[in-house]
Amino acid sequence: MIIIKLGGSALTVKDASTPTLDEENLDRIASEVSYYNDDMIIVHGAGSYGHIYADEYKIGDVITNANEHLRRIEGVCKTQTSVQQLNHDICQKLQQKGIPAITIKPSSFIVTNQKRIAVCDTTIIKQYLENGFVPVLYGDAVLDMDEDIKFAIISGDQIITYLAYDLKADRVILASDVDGIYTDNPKTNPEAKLIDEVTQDTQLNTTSNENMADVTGGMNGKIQELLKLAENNIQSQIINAQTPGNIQKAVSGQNVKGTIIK
Ligand SMILES: Nc1ncnc2c1ncn2[C@@H]1O[C@H](COP(=O)(O)OP(=O)(O)OP(=O)(O)O)[C@@H](O)[C@H]1O
Ligand SMILES: C=C(C)CCOP(=O)(O)O
Repeated sequence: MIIIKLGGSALTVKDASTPTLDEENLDRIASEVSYYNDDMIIVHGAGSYGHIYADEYKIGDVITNANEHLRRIEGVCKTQTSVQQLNHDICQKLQQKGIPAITIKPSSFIVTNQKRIAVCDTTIIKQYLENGFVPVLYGDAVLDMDEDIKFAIISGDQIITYLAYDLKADRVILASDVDGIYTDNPKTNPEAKLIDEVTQDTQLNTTSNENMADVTGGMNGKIQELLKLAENNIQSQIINAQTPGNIQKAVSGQNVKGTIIK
């Protein structure tokens, strides 16, 4: 079974000021994913559908008064509805390409404690896989057990790491909008060099992209999640979804330019 993360930076216009789908990319990426015909779980990021609201409503910050609590509730509603809309469009496109994609809404079965997954029964995911479906999950706004924050944002990266370990995935592929992990942000440092393999000991610099909201730590958040996975002997790879054919090659087991995290 493989788990593939479709990054919000590839599926949406992440630096847009309102939720904006990249329809051309979605169509191509869905076609490429359809080349894989075995057990698969898809997790997608939120891009401009989730980070804008999560940032605006400061979901995950400590709640200090009743007004802030009400505002967080409003923010969770808007964030969930927005990422749900993105998920609907993605599942509809995947189904058009012949993939039996079904939504499993993270906020309906995952609860965090201090922003880390604490409750997550994967039984229903296993049952859908056994019945030939492709479960599609996504970064979402969830309930948090910590009474001071009550709500949190869970990234697609944390979800794939949890599922890969719990369901013993054979391969984990993350498709973003860069070729892999670089020595520095390649969008701001043209001298940055692509790194073939990243381990706990790899020295690198990650920076956020100032022109967009990102509440889950961007590339650094991703790397930290994947290094936790590597501690459990499950390696993963980051590839560029923007390069036509990369996802098709990766799901087909062919070599693709990128970074292995091990
Ligand atoms: N050292 C680095 N190597 C590679 N990319 C980096 C680095 N530092 C920062 N970045 C930035 O990280 C971005 C990718 O991280 P991001 O979290 O946006 O990916 P994503 O998974 O597609 O998004 P989402 O989390 O919304 O699903 C790239 O666009 C790049 O500009
Ligand atoms: C911002 C929200 C709602 C989810 C973030 O998940 P990610 O895009 O995978 O980092």
